[in-house]
Amino acid sequence: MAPQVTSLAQLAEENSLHQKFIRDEDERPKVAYDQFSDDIPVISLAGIGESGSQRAEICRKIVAACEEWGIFQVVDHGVDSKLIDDMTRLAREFFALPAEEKLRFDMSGGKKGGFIVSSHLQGEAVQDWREIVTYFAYPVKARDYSRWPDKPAGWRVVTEAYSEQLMGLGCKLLEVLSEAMGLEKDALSQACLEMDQKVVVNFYPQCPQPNLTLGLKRHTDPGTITLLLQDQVGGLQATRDGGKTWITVLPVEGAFVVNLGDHGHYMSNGRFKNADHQAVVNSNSSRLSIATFQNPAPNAIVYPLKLREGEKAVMEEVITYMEMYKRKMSRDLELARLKKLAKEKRLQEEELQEKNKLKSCKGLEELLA
Ligand SMILES: O=C(O)CCC(=O)C(=O)O
Ligand SMILES: [Fe+2]
Repeated sequence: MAPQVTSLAQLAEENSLHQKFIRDEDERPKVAYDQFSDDIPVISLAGIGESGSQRAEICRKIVAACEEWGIFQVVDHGVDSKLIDDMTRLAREFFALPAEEKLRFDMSGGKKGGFIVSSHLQGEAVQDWREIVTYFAYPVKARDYSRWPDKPAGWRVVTEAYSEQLMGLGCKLLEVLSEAMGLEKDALSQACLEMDQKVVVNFYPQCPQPNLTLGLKRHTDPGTITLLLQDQVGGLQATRDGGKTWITVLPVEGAFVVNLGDHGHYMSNGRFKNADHQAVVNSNSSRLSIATFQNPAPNAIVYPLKLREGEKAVMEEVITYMEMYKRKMSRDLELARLKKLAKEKRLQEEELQEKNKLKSCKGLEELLA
């Protein structure tokens, strides 16, 4: 296998895109990073803590968005704006460190947490145009501080505070979704057992040929919900028709984009969509996004919490979250393998056709000579 790229800084300076990042035509961006759509609702959470008509109205909007897209944005969410600024500033400072400094926390080889280019998943044929730094914040007892960067100064204090506030927001949103399913407020968080939280900070450098690649390829998040903070550049895209058409989510200052993941989708028996999304890049500026994944514990049961009148379960059997995740990963890898094979076959056929064409031209020349 070709060696892992360890930094994008140099490749970003080149005039053309390194081969490793070039995607097949069907995967390339169809809509520009800054061609914004306002299809994804922006919902104010002011008043969500009180019972009454205001809370009911917020819940109604959230449910409608989950049924339609599996994505919505929230403002007035209660997360401290100074903390958001600090987190964003430190994250940018981290990626601006020299490669050798970031690589002190190199995650390749399956380490849990740290820095890597593209993705921690092995076996991908094409690489994503991004660098990431990731840490596992919950459960607290499982934290491994040896995998948390010690630079820039303040990283640990700020990331801990950020994680705590986002855990609070995540749980508040799970209460709304539980109620919408006709269950007790704490139904979803109880089904998650001890909630896991993983934070992935994505840095997408400027890209020489952004139309040939993706910052992050099309996927659904595996967990319950994801809270995504993005800067004002734009690049998050969503599709509702299996990737035929895309919209670019409008960046809203201080807002979190909330994505429902596979676990949330299954628990609602498919009523809430698992957001199908990707990130595109551009040649004008770099982009930063911070994804906070709220996931169930590995041994949590994945099965619809309630079936509505006349509904059949979308799952054939009861499985654990760990099993669900493993199946998803092996499906994704198998798809990547088949894609690679199909590409190789196509190239061989094209080569053969080219040779045959040359042969018949020669034959014709001889005939005419
Ligand atoms: O950067 C983005 O907008 C998307 C990030 C994302 O989908 C992820 O980290 O799972
Ligand atoms: Fe995602």
